[in-house]
Amino acid sequence: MSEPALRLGVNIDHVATVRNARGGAYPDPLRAAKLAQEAGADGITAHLREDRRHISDADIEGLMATLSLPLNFEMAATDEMQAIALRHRPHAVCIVPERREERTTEGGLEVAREENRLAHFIAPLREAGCRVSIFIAADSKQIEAAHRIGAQVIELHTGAYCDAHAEERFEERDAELARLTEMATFAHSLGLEVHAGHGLTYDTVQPVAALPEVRELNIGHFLVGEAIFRGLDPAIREMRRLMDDARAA
Ligand SMILES: CC(=O)[C@@H](O)[C@H](O)COP(=O)(O)O
Ligand SMILES: NCC(=O)COP(=O)(O)O
Repeated sequence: MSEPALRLGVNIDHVATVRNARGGAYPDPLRAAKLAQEAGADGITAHLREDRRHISDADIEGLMATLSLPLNFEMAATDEMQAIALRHRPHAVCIVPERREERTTEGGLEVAREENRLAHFIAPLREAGCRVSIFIAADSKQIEAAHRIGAQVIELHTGAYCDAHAEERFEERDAELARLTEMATFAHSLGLEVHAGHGLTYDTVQPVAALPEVRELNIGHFLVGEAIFRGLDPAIREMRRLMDDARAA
């Protein structure tokens, strides 16, 4: 079967957030991952935060043992996380910035200022066969740096675009979209595979899905929220439909 032009990676972090609110085992992120696969996801994304506020080490082990979809393992650039990634060797490792006190991943990784360290950090991950992705803002300096350190993929942070839409700052939203558009083209011209994600919803997904250079969208928080109202399977299928329609238009 040929690969879809635009892949959907379903992020299951916030299934774990709900589970962790009470401890115990319910709802199970692995069950969500299996359901996502049946609903048309092309991959699963999970972020093992240093503070383990949602996904746990056991979740990653379970995903690696049972999942037949590729796992996009999001992690900070720390020795602990590198060791975990090298033990599991997921399909992709996405390096993200982390600040302990943040509510969510608020910005992209500062690659340009940490080029040397990050080049050494990702080398063993690449050697282990993981595709290395860097989660960054739509900024040419960061994209060039990601390219120089040897990343194969960049994921553009769509949070600013989504926040501007949600807060009805439409001029700013359009400017953010223009930036994402220009930087997706730029990254592609360097030979990087382009992904995008963070904060995407049914209202914001289509303009990003329509960008021809974007090969994968990673979407989680909105889908888990929407699942409360319509169920996870229909919530994912609707996202898939919107993405496919935007791509076909
Ligand atoms: C890097 C990223 O964007 C994801 O990990 C996602 O936002 C879900 O996790 P958080 O809500 O913990 O940031
Ligand atoms: N890397 C972004 C991601 O995996 C999903 O982000 P969100 O949809 O949970 O905000």
